[in-house]
Amino acid sequence: MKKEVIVVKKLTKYYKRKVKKEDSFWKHLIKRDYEVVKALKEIDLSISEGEIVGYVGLNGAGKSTTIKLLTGILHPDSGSIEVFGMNPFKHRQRIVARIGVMFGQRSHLLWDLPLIHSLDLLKKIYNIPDNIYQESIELAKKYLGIGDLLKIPVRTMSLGQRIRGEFTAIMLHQPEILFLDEPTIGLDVITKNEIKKLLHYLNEEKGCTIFLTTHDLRDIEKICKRVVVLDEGRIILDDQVNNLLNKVESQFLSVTFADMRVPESLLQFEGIEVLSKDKNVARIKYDRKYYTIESLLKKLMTNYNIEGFYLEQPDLEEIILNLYKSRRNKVVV
Ligand SMILES: Nc1ncnc2c1ncn2[C@@H]1O[C@H](COP(=O)(O)OP(=O)(O)OP(=O)(O)O)[C@@H](O)[C@H]1O
Repeated sequence: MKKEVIVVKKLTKYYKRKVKKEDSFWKHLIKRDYEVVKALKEIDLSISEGEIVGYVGLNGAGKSTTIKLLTGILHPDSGSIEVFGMNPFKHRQRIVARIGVMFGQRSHLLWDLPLIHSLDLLKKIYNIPDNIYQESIELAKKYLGIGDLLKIPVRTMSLGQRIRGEFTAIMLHQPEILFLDEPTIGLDVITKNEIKKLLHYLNEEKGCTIFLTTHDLRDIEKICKRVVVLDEGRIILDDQVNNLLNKVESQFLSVTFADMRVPESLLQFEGIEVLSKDKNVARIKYDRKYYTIESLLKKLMTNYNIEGFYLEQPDLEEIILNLYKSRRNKVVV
């Protein structure tokens, strides 16, 4: 069994936040009060070496707070955290040497200087051996195309170029865990794809464990094997992405009939709902309690002359959206 690199038990974090008192107009101006924000409520989480975990939640769910606690930036109010068996708040220096952290808005780079200066400086700060440093730069050139960016001042880079630089900076020492807070926000599809390939390389070839947050569930599907969903400070789902996709009860299929129109008798089939008809094409929702895709196609082909079909893949976004809806019993948009 793989060893656990992150173990979190009953982790709770409160923030105290100033609010204006509402007693009277004048008190508005002069008096302040505090409210307590329960950002994380007794969460349990363990992550094994080599996992790629997507950490998902609506705005304010507590994702960044979790990363700040796991990387020793914040101290928990109660519960325990172990990263490599150590308390990250007490042993921050030792842990920092073995992890890479990326927060969307914060930069590891010197704004006015060419990228290579920041990388050289980080090499000195973290005492990165020459061979590791060179290998990392080569990897960043290969996967992120940073060759042309090394001599450019960071201040003049586009968002995508800067994020390539940030990725290079956090992987220079070849960390054992990467914590990435919304690493793909605002990036185009090509840059996202490069990052996905780099992350898979680091995971598969270097055994790097990856913990990332994102609002883009397509990123999770492409990059992560496991997804953990946080809602209002509590973990409401923790499963392998494949398991979730396989558990979906309804699947969607578009069928093209050889005849010029969709047969009326299709509506009589149990376990099938015809969602739309357009000439000889029907979009069908079928219940997986009744059919596998094979049994459904067999039934359709026995009864009709089928010209073609297209199976729509279940989508993680819909699964998670339904989960939020069922928790709140109202539509979440
Ligand atoms: N420094 C702070 N002081 C007070 N409250 C805070 C502070 N930081 C975060 N919070 C509150 O804690 C809760 C969790 O915030 P957090 O930033 O962890 O959420 P998030 O899931 O990362 O959100 P987003 O997706 O919007 O980045 C929110 O209600 C937020 O307002």
